[in-house]
Amino acid sequence: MSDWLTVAMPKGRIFEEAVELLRRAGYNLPAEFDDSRKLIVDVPEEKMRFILAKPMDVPTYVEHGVADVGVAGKDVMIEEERDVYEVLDLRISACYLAVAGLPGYEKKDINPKVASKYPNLATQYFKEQGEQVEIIKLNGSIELAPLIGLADRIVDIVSTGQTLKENGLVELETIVPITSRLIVNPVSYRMQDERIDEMVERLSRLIEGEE
Ligand SMILES: Nc1ncnc2c1ncn2[C@@H]1O[C@H](COP(=O)(O)OP(=O)(O)OP(=O)(O)O)[C@@H](O)[C@H]1O
Ligand SMILES: O=P(O)(O)OC[C@H]1O[C@H](OP(=O)(O)OP(=O)(O)O)[C@H](O)[C@@H]1O
Repeated sequence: MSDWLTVAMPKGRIFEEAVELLRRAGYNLPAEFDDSRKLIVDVPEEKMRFILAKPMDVPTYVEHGVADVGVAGKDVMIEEERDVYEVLDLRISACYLAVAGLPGYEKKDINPKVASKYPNLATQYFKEQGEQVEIIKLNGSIELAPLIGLADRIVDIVSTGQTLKENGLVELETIVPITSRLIVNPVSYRMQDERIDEMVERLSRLIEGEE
């Protein structure tokens, strides 16, 4: 399979948009893709193997070279530094990272706590702001933390703003816009440069055509 390309795809929110983008770029992906529970899907006519991973794990597969390329949110890329090339902004799954809290929140000097799924990113952000905070790592339902007194602020993804609104929280600061990226294993980029360049070209032509 040395001339096959292995692509790590994030299951969940990004998946559908990424599959649609690849199809529009001319990749013939079978219907099996859309509702199967398979974690490995081979597409012989494209000489491509797709592995379906948790979004946070995609860079791990690519860094270790078991996938040549992958699709990962910029949030995931910022949170954990990886030895992979980030070659293209796919401009899908757009959202942003923000600091949120209860309305009327005022900065505390004593022991401020921030809950987040992104402890490294949050630590870095508050360091840059010159504020010392304790970061509490959570794995989901981040908006619970200020409601129940675990933390006074959160760092989390905002898309429609619905989750903040329905939980009576407000955005306090915007941190960074997020979209999904195409990432590449450095060794694969040398060994399979033609195939990967072709993929980047097809995708960028499509994306730029939509500007
Ligand atoms: N509203 C949103 N909430 C969270 N992630 C979003 C949103 N919109 C786009 N994204 C992108 O989707 C990725 C997360 O996808 P998803 O929510 O399916 O996975 P996950 O939350 O990591 O998985 P799980 O919920 O199974 O732990 C993020 O890395 C981000 O780049
Ligand atoms: O602005 P919105 O459109 O409401 O989207 C943002 C919400 O979506 C994500 O949570 P997710 O649904 O992934 O659940 P989680 O709490 O398990 O991470 C994110 O962590 C926010 O809670």
